[in-house]
Amino acid sequence: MPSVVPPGLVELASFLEGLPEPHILCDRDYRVVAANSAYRRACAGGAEVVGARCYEISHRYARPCDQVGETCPLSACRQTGRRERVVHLHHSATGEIYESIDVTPIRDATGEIVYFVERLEELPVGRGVAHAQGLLGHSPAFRRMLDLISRVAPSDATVLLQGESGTGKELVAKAIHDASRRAEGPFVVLDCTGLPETLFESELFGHEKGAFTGAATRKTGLVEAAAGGTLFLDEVGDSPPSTQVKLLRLLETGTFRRVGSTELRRADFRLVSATHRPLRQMSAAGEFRQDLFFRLNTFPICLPALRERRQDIPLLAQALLMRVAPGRHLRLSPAAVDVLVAYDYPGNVRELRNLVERASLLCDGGEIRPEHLAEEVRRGSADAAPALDMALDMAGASAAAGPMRWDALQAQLLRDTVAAHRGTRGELAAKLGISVRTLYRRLAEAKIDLDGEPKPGPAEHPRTAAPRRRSVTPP
Ligand SMILES: Nc1ncnc2c1ncn2[C@@H]1O[C@H](COP(=O)(O)OP(=O)(O)OP(=O)(O)O)[C@@H](O)[C@H]1O
Repeated sequence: MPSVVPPGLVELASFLEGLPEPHILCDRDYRVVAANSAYRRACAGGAEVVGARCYEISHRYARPCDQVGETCPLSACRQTGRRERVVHLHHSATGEIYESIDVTPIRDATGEIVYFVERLEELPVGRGVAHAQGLLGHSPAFRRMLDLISRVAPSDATVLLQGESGTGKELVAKAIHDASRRAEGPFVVLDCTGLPETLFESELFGHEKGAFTGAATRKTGLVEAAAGGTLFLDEVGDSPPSTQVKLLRLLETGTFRRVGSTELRRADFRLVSATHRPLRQMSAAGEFRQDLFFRLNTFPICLPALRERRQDIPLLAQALLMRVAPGRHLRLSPAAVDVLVAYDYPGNVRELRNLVERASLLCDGGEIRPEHLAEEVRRGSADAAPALDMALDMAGASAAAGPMRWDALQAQLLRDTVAAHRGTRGELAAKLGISVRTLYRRLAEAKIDLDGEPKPGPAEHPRTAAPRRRSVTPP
């Protein structure tokens, strides 16, 4: 720990130095006043960080995270006075990684918060763009999901993944397995769609030779194959009632018998199941066994649809392009990105992946342009034209008669929309059909603060403007 640590903090800094995880101590102005060697190694390649701002080190931003569309645990902690936890994508010595950040306030004798201890923990479930197969995203909805995954993965709890087709349920199930203590064991998948009772039973539990007509040899079932690992039941909502009983018995007793055998065997797997169906409503309506639903639903995780996290589309599209056309160094033109962001994706990430793959095959040069994208996507994006742009178009028509300048009119419309909005920044961006980053850019261009008022001038301290952000709560 360097000697510049303020005298009253030497003991605390020495305590942090002894901790194996990266820790820093920051003042109220985001300035690092002490950092342990684990932090310097992980975040700065061993270099000194005291005196720098935390957001400069981990994000390379020039301003605090919450002023550039990210959640900032430090300012959240300052507001609530409690320990705060968020998941961020950080720059590290080994590239972009997802990290969980815990910020704990430190108070002086009068009870005022004077410092913050920030602890970083790398999440094994997500990687930045460079990672070949991992989950991709950085929107608040995606990070909330990542946080749930990282919390449940180390336990043996049963997980139920719910989300539309193509939202990445199997990828998440694999991420949970990879981050669990069973990672060295097998990851076994059974798709429950259209499996009749007899087949389901022999697939899951295996069978003895001669157990039924056609059982020429003994077969090991998937429950045995998953021993020491994870069993992933995909589309569990599609399993017929007769198989639901068998599944429930397996989960309640932890034992099973191969078909044609009397020997009781002990199962050793962690169950992750997934469905695109509304299982809770189905069980309330008697269409799915309620007792099984409660068993499966120990730790539910909802996967957001892609249209609920539009700000991830540019990142996902570019990364998927690298995955489907490796070595071609293709990039997306800004106009193609706009088309992709505006589309609604009933098939979610799978559809986006197919779209960019098709575009890569149609593209001869190095840049994918709108004409390389499928007709329905271009049409869809026109249908789903950002609300703001539509409003601007309408206003443009009526303004044609008047003397108001076009950019002033845009700024006025944006200001009115922001002032009328009651919700999060993410919701506002989604309402306008743009990403949170674009929202911030447009606000900055039009010199609008988040409550719809013009930004304070340079003489006014930014903190004086903060309490006026009532109408837009952080996502
Ligand atoms: N967050 C993500 N980052 C990167 N790729 C993703 C992400 N989510 C989904 N994908 C990709 O989208 C495709 C569909 O994912 P997956 O099969 O896991 O979806 P699913 O929800 O299980 O679909 P279904 O319900 O139809 O089985 C895969 O190619 C997967 O790699």
